[in-house]
Amino acid sequence: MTNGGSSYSPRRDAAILIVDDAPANLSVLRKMMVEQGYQTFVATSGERAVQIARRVHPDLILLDVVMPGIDGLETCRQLKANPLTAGIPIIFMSAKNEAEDVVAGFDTGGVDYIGKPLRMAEVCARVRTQLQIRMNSETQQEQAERLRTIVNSMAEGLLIIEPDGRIQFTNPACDQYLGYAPNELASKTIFDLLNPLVAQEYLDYFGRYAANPETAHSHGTREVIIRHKFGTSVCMDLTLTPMFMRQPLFIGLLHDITHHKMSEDALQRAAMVDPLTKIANRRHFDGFLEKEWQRAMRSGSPLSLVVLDVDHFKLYNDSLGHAAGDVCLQQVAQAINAHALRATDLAARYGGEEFVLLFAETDADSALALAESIRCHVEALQLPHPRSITSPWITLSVGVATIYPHQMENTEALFVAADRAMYTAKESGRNQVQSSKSASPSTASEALKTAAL
Ligand SMILES: Nc1nc2c(ncn2[C@@H]2O[C@H](COP(=O)(O)OP(=O)(O)OP(=O)(O)O)[C@@H](O)[C@H]2O)c(=O)[nH]1
Repeated sequence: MTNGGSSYSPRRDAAILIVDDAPANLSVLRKMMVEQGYQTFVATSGERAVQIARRVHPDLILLDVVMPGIDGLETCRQLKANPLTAGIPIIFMSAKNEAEDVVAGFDTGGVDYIGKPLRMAEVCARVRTQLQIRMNSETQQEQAERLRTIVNSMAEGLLIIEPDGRIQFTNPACDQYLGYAPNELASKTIFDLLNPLVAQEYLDYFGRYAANPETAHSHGTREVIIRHKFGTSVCMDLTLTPMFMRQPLFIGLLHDITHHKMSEDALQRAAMVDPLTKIANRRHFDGFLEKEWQRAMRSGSPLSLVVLDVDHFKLYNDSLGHAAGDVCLQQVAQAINAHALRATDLAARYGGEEFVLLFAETDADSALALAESIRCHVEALQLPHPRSITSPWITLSVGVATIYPHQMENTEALFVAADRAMYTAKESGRNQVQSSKSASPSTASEALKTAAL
């Protein structure tokens, strides 16, 4: 007998347990099953069937209903009560063909019920079908188990989101990243995790996809700040992909980039800071000046630049050594930096022993006063300078320039003016402030007087 042209070919090792108290039935059925390519086991009683099933775990049981001792229904109950045998499909065979007999068979846990006298082709077809169903369900279970293992052990956080923003599922990595207990996130929405604007953007995308699933495309990956359960922020890459099940759903994959971000930020910060003095470096200052320049051009407010140069610093190095020179530069830098108080002020080391300070929204008079207070501050540090002919202490020569930026100029003009003023301060005896506006005042107090006129 063939399998009737079905695409299903039996697994080589598919094992059938045939249970019937009539030896003649058993031998016909066994012969038929062997011809079909199945391995067979036989039992002539329910008790024996339960024992064999526990030992050999058959893929299917053909079970007679009416038998002495425990009948087929009771045998079935005992098999279903044991986890080892509960999953084995059972096909009843019986001459008791009334509707209530058949229903009792299904209610007890049977998957099929064949009336006697048996038509062998029908038995073969039903066995084949049940084996196919069992194999499909095993495959599905295996696939589901494999997926579950992957989802539970993956390092990426995984969320399943509904089109209204509700979170349907999260994996352990996601719970852990965001500080939640298992299943706790399932009652929340993306608004509990994301900035409202970003969450709304996602919701709009969900809405567009739900209205028109066939045009949907992956939302791609973007960097988002996610709120941790305890209020802190976590920086993550979020990849969102639509998936159409019974309803549209969205798979979110979270990749923690906090550490990567921290080192990126640290690198960015390092690139902006002078390594010796720890204040802004020239590159940062130039960028800052450019931005403030543009802002001043729009607002029409003045921009003041102060250039400060340590006096006789070569002699300082020559007398006390380069290492002492470094320490001196650090102390001078800290003193200068202490005067950059507003968000629109910035002090920087511009090179060697030269420093600069930008005061945005600051007019010439105020800038001159600020420059003078810095000069005084550094002088008051009383850092001994044994070979200076200007003072026993470290001093600064300071140039100040103020400009109202407009389209025709660039930052260069401001620098040239402040530098010139600083050289005037050097030439006029050092340890003083000169303004580009002041004609030739030789001391800071004179310059201040000029500025006040
Ligand atoms: N210790 C130390 N010295 C530096 C550093 N950068 C520049 N210098 C020194 O600063 C000195 C600057 O000297 P000059 O430009 O001749 O000017 P000066 O001696 O300060 O004299 P005036 O500016 O005319 O008052 C040079 O000897 C440089 O070697 C640094 O990072 N550390």
